Amino acid sequence: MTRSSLTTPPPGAQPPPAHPDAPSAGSTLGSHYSKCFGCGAGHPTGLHLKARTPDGATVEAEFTVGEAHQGAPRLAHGGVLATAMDEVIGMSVYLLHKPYVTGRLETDYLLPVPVGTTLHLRAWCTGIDGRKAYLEAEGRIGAPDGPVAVRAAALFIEVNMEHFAKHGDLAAIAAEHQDYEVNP
Ligand SMILES: CCCCCCCC/C=C\CCCCCCCC(=O)SCCNC(=O)CCNC(=O)[C@H](O)C(C)(C)COP(=O)(O)OP(=O)(O)OC[C@H]1O[C@@H](n2cnc3c(N)ncnc32)[C@H](O)[C@@H]1OP(=O)(O)O
Repeated sequence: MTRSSLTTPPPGAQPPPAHPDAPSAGSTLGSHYSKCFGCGAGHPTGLHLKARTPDGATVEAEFTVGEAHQGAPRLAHGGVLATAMDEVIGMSVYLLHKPYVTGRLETDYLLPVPVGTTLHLRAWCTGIDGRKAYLEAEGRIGAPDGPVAVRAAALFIEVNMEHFAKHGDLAAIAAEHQDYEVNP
């Protein structure tokens, strides 16, 4: 991955220890919002990612490129592929049990991705430094050990739930997730 200093953990930053309430190895992770373009089952043309964690620390998901995801004819749009990276990374910070948002997302495009391709996505955390989480992801063509088509490095920033209440619609998230504490 050609990542910048902004997405490289500073010296001493370590990946987090497993959170005691993180989903156990082998668990599936639910969608955070049914209308989410990345993971919402209710989105008509979204990516419909369904993530799982094989080990409680990393996240895996598959994305099959459809008609709605084209840039050049019969090829995936680069912005859609960046969305897949953003989403699978967003799902991996879910394991930290704190709300985070994307601050910076860097993407390397290594291979064209034709419509009908299933990309095997994986994301993991490389370090935490205060509110900053450093993460990486990759998308491989056709199989978990297939050729790498996309790589990403990201800086996610921890926020509080007021972020979603002030700028968005926290009630809509809470309505779907009774397990979130809206006013802890
Ligand atoms: C039990 C589980 C509980 C979980 C509950 C979860 C519920 C939530 C449900 C669902 C959400 C999930 C959704 C997933 C979807 C995928 C993820 C997305 O696409 S998110 C959307 C796109 N991103 C944004 O809309 C952010 C917009 N930006 C902002 O709101 C602010 O800029 C924010 C919060 C990122 C930072 O603002 P500040 O005022 O809080 O903090 P400052 O001081 O500016 O930054 C903190 C540190 O980070 C660095 N920083 C911030 N942005 C940076 C950047 N772009 N590049 C480099 N450094 C950056 C700063 O330099 C600063 O560093 P120094 O502490 O001084 O060392």
